[in-house]
Amino acid sequence: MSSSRWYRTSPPAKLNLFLEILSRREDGFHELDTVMTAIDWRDELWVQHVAQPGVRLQVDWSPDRASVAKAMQVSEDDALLHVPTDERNLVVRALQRLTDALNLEGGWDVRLHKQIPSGAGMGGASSDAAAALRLGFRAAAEIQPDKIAGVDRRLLTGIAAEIGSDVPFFLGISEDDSSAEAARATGRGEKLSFFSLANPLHAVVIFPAASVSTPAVYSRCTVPEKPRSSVNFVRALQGMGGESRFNMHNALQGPACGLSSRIDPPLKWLSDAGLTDCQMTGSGSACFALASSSQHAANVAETLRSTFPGGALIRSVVSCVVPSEIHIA
Ligand SMILES: C[C@](O)(CO)[C@H](O)COP(=O)(O)OP(=O)(O)OC[C@H]1O[C@@H](n2ccc(N)nc2=O)[C@H](O)[C@@H]1O
Ligand SMILES: Nc1ncnc2c1ncn2[C@@H]1O[C@H](COP(=O)(O)OP(=O)(O)OP(=O)(O)O)[C@@H](O)[C@H]1O
Repeated sequence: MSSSRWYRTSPPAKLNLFLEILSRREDGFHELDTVMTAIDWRDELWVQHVAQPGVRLQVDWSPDRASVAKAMQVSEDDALLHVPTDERNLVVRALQRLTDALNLEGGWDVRLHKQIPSGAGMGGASSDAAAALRLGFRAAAEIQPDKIAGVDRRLLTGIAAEIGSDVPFFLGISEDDSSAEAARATGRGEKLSFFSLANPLHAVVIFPAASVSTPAVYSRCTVPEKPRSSVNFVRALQGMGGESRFNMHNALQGPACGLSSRIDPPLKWLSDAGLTDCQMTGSGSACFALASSSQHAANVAETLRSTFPGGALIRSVVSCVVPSEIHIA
């Protein structure tokens, strides 16, 4: 069996513009109402199908480990920079699940260039896993088309949901097969209604060089008496009126702040920089605030990079579509 060509894509991160806890489930997960948008803070993933069984993953940091460590003011061997290359990596898990589900022969060579910080609430591992499923599906179709013929891409949705609650969002498989920047997610996060934003969302994101455990944050959250609904907020994002201002919300922010003292400072610095709508994303620790334009976001990010005390990764970002484009390398 020959090797396929290299397939490449740039998995985006995500911001949770809204997240409400609806209930605690028997299985330990929580029913959510959350609204996510993909943003152009990206990893880069390369996948090649080869004859040798197994998944061989190499990981590095972009532009290089030393500069990322320096920006975060940590040593190069700090846990914040550790990315597993075995089955603990969701990319490896995704390709193993895909191989089994499609009864594929052979295995995979994989290169992962990281930029999305881990433990940030930005969905880095989940986005990489969704990208691995999409790239693996394309590479397998090249040299084992009989195994792929007639397979509905929604098979990938099922595998994605098994890997993690955020993974289906990054597959970007919408009912009408269109690309969109955002989705309302319910259930664990796997029931998705994609929608297009009326206008691009510009934001400044601060990762305060501290990771927060998603399970630990959820274990501290409580179910509100009267959960908020994202319905009007989604209508506002679609430009259909509903709310004059973005009514952002993240129910996990309080529990996360109870676990880590590193979340309040970026929220304060974003607010002191004159930005409104400052909020933590996902289960943290990264925080973001909406800006009025790309230039406004770039200016604030530049100022904060030179003034924010302590290590952090600070970027201006803009919303982008899911799924990310696939290139044959
Ligand atoms: C916080 C968010 O990122 C918001 O988009 C997601 O809800 C979490 O997505 P994720 O990191 O892919 O989460 P998973 O890997 O599926 O679950 C990690 C842990 O988070 C908790 N968890 C996750 C999702 C959910 N709806 N309820 C939960 O209670 C559970 O303890 C679970 O064991
Ligand atoms: N592809 C990957 N990239 C980075 N970390 C990974 C990856 N696969 C597994 N991990 C492990 O998962 C942990 C969490 O990574 P990350 O925070 O990116 O996951 P996520 O659940 O998708 O995002 P988040 O929970 O932050 O929204 C990392 O600390 C690392 O140990």
